[in-house]
Amino acid sequence: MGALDEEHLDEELENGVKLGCIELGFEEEPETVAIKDAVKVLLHGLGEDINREGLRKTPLRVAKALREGTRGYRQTVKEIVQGALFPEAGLDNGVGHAGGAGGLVIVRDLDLFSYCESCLLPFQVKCHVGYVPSGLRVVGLSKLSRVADVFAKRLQDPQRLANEVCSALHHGIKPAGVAVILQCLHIHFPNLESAFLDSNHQGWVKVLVSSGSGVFENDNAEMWGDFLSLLKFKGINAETARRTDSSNQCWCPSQSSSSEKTSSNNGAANPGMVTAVTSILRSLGEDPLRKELLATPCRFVKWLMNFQNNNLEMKLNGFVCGGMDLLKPNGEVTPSEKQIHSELNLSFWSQCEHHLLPFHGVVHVGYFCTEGLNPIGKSLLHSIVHFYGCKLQVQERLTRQIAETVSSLLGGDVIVVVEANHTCMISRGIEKIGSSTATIAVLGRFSTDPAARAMFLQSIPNT
Ligand SMILES: Nc1nc2c(ncn2[C@@H]2O[C@H](COP(=O)(O)OP(=O)(O)OP(=O)(O)O)[C@@H](O)[C@H]2O)c(=O)[nH]1
Ligand SMILES: [Zn+2]
Repeated sequence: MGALDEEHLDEELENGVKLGCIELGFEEEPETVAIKDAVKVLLHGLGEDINREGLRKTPLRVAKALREGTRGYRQTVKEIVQGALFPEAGLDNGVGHAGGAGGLVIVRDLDLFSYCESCLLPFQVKCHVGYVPSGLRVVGLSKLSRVADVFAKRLQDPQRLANEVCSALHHGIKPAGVAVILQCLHIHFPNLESAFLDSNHQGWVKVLVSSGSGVFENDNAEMWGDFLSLLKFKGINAETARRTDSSNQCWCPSQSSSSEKTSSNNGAANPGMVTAVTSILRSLGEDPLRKELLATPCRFVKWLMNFQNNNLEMKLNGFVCGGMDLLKPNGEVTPSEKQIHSELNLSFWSQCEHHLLPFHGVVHVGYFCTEGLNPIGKSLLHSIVHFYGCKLQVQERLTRQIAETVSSLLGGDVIVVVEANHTCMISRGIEKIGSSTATIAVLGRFSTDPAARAMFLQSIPNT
């Protein structure tokens, strides 16, 4: 951690990054310092102690994540494409298109991440790029991905991203045409202010966009048919890819009328925090006055405040007191009469305290209770899960806190499994797309009875 390591520097140089000042360590660069200061303001605004162990390195981690995630502002396409164009013959004779003279080339399934300019959360991109060579030359395949990444590593909107990749490749390669299709996936938080989460909430917003130049300029161009057919071989149906030319159609859930209306903290966001986010945008190389970014700091702060460190215990105490009444047994029972009761797939949403990025997933809870006894209600369990999710967290602590709270209600024998996807593991750093994390807490009888544990774990459905 800390200063960029050698391998990282090499990688950035290879990508054509113009490192402003190589002599300065990453930590000392003014942009890093400014972002770290801004993150401290945000943590204070959340009511956190910035010196607590879990948060001490957070400002630097966030600065590193954001600067790496927007390194595209410091990269140029020319350096990537130039030198990677090589001669390739077309047909020797006869009629047709092939090789460096008209033979369509496509690269499918490039996994990229970008930052949503509207809310500053990362979004996932599956990118498919094609081009029709001309002038008897082709480009190195990896460069299609590298160029796409230059524009993904900026604050973006899907359609602009597609257009910028398309236009940059067109100018860099000078082919007969370029086609770009992006399948984008944006995390969609439910209304976190409500005590009860909507179990039918869709956790993602998807959008499919396209952009074309030259022989792909026209949406109905024949060449699109070939491109889409080559995607179909891989099971990708992109027929409905559309160009959203009107910039007022925003896909980001933070801008959907319902999220902006239902937010009870619709009042003014903390001005100091908003200024801090504005300074982050500037440090990343963006113009905070760009019209698409004007409301972004405010939106980000309002979203972040869902995880503020206050009132949670108080609210929870109210619930726990209410919940206890449900549990009063109707008669005396012996432990042997108790059976395992489970509540599976309780959804949760939380925020990683290391990188200030979301992690979300499901919680499974098991406990012993007596048949006939009114078990703890599913909605109470879900509220407990929800309350502990709405904090800056790590998954292990979330798991333990849920287990301890349920145990305090039910007298000890509790098992909790949390399954989660961490944005910090997939959108940045190690970029392990598709990876997920499971944690477990076992209390009381579940810690000494492997059969009980196994019975509960086997009851968790495959996802
Ligand atoms: N145990 C645990 N680790 C987490 C959780 N969320 C994030 N992390 C990890 O926190 C660690 C922070 O490590 P650092 O080396 O200080 O930060 P970093 O350089 O951003 O780490 P990388 O993610 O490896 O790039 C990383 O390994 C993250 O994967 C969590 O819920 N539980
Ligand atoms: Zn967004």
